[in-house]
Amino acid sequence: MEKEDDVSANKSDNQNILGEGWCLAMTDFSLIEDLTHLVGPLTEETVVRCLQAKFYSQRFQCKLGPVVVSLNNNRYRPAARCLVEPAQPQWLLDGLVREAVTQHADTGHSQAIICSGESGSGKTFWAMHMLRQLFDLAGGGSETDAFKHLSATLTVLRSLCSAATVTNTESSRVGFFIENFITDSAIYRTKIHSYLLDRERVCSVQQNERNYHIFYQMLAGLGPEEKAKLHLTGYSMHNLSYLSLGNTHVWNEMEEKSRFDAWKNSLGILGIPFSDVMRIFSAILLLGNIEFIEGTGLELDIIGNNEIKSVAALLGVSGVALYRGFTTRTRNTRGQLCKSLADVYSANATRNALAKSLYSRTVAAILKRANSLRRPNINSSLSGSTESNLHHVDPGGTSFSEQMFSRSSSIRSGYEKTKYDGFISIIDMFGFETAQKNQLEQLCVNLCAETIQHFYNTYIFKSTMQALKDEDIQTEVEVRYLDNEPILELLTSQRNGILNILDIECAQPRSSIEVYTSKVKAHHRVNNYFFEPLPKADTIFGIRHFAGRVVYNADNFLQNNQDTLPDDVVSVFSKQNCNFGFVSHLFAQENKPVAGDVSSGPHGLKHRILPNSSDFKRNGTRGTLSSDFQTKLDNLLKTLMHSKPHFVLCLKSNDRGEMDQFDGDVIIRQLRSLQVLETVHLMAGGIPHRMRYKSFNNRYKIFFGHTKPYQLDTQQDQCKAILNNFLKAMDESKLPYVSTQWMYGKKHIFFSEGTRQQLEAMRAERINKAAAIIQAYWKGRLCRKYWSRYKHQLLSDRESVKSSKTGSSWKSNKAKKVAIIRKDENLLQQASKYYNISLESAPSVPPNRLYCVAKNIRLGYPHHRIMKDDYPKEPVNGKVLSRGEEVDVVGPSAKRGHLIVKNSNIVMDVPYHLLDLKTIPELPAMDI
Ligand SMILES: Nc1ncnc2c1ncn2[C@@H]1O[C@H](COP(=O)(O)OP(=O)(O)OP(=O)(O)O)[C@@H](O)[C@H]1O
Repeated sequence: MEKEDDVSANKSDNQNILGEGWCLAMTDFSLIEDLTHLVGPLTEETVVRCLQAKFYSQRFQCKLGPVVVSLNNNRYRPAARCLVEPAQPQWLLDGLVREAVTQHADTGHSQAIICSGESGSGKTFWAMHMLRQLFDLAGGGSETDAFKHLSATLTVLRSLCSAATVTNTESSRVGFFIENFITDSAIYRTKIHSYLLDRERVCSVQQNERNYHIFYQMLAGLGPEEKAKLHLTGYSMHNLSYLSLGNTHVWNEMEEKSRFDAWKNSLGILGIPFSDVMRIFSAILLLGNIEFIEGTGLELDIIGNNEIKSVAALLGVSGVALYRGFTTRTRNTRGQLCKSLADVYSANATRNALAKSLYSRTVAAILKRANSLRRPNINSSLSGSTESNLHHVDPGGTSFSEQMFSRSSSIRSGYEKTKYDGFISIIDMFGFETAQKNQLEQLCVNLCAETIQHFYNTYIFKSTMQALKDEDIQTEVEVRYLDNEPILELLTSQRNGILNILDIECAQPRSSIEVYTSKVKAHHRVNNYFFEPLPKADTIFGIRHFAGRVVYNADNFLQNNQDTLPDDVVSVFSKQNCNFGFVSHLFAQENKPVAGDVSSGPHGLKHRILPNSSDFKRNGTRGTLSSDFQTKLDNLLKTLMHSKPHFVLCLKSNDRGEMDQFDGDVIIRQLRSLQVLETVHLMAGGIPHRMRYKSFNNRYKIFFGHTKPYQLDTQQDQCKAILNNFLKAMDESKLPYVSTQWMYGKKHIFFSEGTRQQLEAMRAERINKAAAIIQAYWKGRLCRKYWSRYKHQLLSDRESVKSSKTGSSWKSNKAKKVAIIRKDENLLQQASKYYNISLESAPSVPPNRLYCVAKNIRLGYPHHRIMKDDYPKEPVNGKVLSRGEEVDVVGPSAKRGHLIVKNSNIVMDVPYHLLDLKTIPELPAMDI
């Protein structure tokens, strides 16, 4: 944790950088809620200053029209906990979630909340926050079983799928698309789709990075007996090869242990046997300590004999069978199976492949289990774990879809519309990153970041500009943004995209990485977004991504893309050979007996480390890691395209992950890559929004006023009438003035961000007013309806009070009330104790007050007053108190509304309204 002094020192450094007038600017800027409201020239510097001012005044979010920009202050807090712990209200993000729920309810369109930003910018953190909000609004809150189930799932996944990287100690190594199915404005099911678990990390961690959190948590959290059962006694992260390669600096052990306990509890909530999962993970850790080396004879020798025995015992197979699985290769040559011995490289590669496969299949099985606990009652035919076919709404209009799919080279077919449209999804995908050694996984991660950015660019800029052009509308502000489509082409083009060449090379029987990289370089040497870093090396190339340059090392590209697990090792885990059900289940598909073939051994096939459901349908042809990932991304895009997107742009405040440090250069870099300034320009001065006339008229029909829509010929006329009335209403409204601008197109009405904000604000105002009127009318109606009954009751109550307190009806009423009260014994006991009243006897009558109050003055007795009139009219004992006479008031009378007056030895009760006060100062008085 940072000390406050450091923070203030940093602040003052920044003050110096910004120069004079900083304090003034700070206060002004920090109060700006929307970057489109910035005054003066809209420059990068203004935006950075504004964000900085907001950052130091603890306001970490601001709007950018409909987009939310969020700053990460890096106060360490594992993201999964946001779901468990009550979240601090974040009104902008909470508003965004509310907006998504309302829009879904209003229009029936599916909604997608997309978090984008670099690795470490807080995407997962805010995604979890918004998920919780969504459940508070539409899921029955955090006490529901559904929420607890989801929270348990995410706690389990957090440990399994996050790891420390150079940029983020809590980096998600898998992308999540969290789909919340909604019906009648309520979530009835949540499904989590995962994208590309970085499986390479399981067996090769880079220096300064760490393996998946769960391994460290296990070592900290397991007791000595549990460790003994799992064959882990004496092992630590320093002597387990899969962990010792990376950063072995011991973290907070107590924290690791408590996260492990939480993880274990969550696994229990999902009904997944803890011991089974631990057996697999222990086996993975021990696999790393097995090494095959050249033997003296024909067979390979092993370093780590004990470990291979332990692994075999943990996985429920025989040690010999496991050894054979690693060191034998079966080939199928024209129907003939022939066996050979594997070389050292291949045996060690198979060991790693098994570790990766066990890990990724276990995670997939846990996710499948978590998702299957609640089945949808809709006819959803999601194929595999990630594809959604809920695409029938197209809020952006066809041009947007066409533009997204103009990159048709990478888009696969198979999209069908369904009638169902109800979900609100939260998307927390990979952020742009660069590691010390960038491999295929990093390329896929950056491809994902490029795709999400391309979606943003297309939705915010490209489709709007195209629509304006199509409808012949000229605008004053033309925004230039950086289109990253050429980078996507470079990576995914089906003609000669880098990943496509890789797939072709992987399909060759004799391929080599040198051939692959030489082909890539030959095709793309002249591409602006491709470069060869110096000093040149065969297997190294670089790409200028939208967020920065990344140098890739292609050494393992072929092997990792092939994603192969030989069936010699897979068949070891067939039901016949393996007595550990969980593991044999993980390989059940591959070990299914083939029709007509009774032998249970290997068939010379190459399986996938983590198969895709379509792999089993393809009959022989296998997908690759990158082609699977592209297919999943395409399917995600299809789903997004048919949803209404809401964007959260996440910015990290510095590259070091330090708390409360604002680094202007880092912010500028992110503003550029996320096209923030361009968005500010568009939102502040352009016409970024469009709606079809019919949808517009439908949404804003509240402004029709007295105009009758059916009297107007076309939808455009109706729209004009609405906007005329809106203009008039704006003049009368008390809302702050906002400049508005709109243009009529052929099919769409185009309008500025100011117009959108004003239309929405006034629509909300009118709806609230209308709701108040309806409520008032309804309450009035209810009162009128029941008035005769109430009146009767009130009158009878009044009568019963008037009649003597000893009267029988009052007594019976009182008895009834007491009987009702007595029914609630507890309440009675509590109340009597509180007021110190005996339940057995009647309470004592309070004594008469020894003062009276007149004109806000407390007056004691006796005091003097003046008669206002003669009293009584008829003399009593020959005496009448005359008007203007001064009398002594000696106390309150027992007669209601009277005071006791004494004058010349006559005492009588006089109504107090006949007694006027003498001058007050003479009287003994005090303020009350
Ligand atoms: N608003 C915030 N307040 C406090 N801490 C935050 C906030 N946002 C993020 N963090 C912390 O910053 C770190 C990085 O956040 P997070 O993991 O959400 O980033 P990310 O963008 O999802 O990164 P990646 O793409 O690598 O998964 C985490 O430790 C998280 O707890």
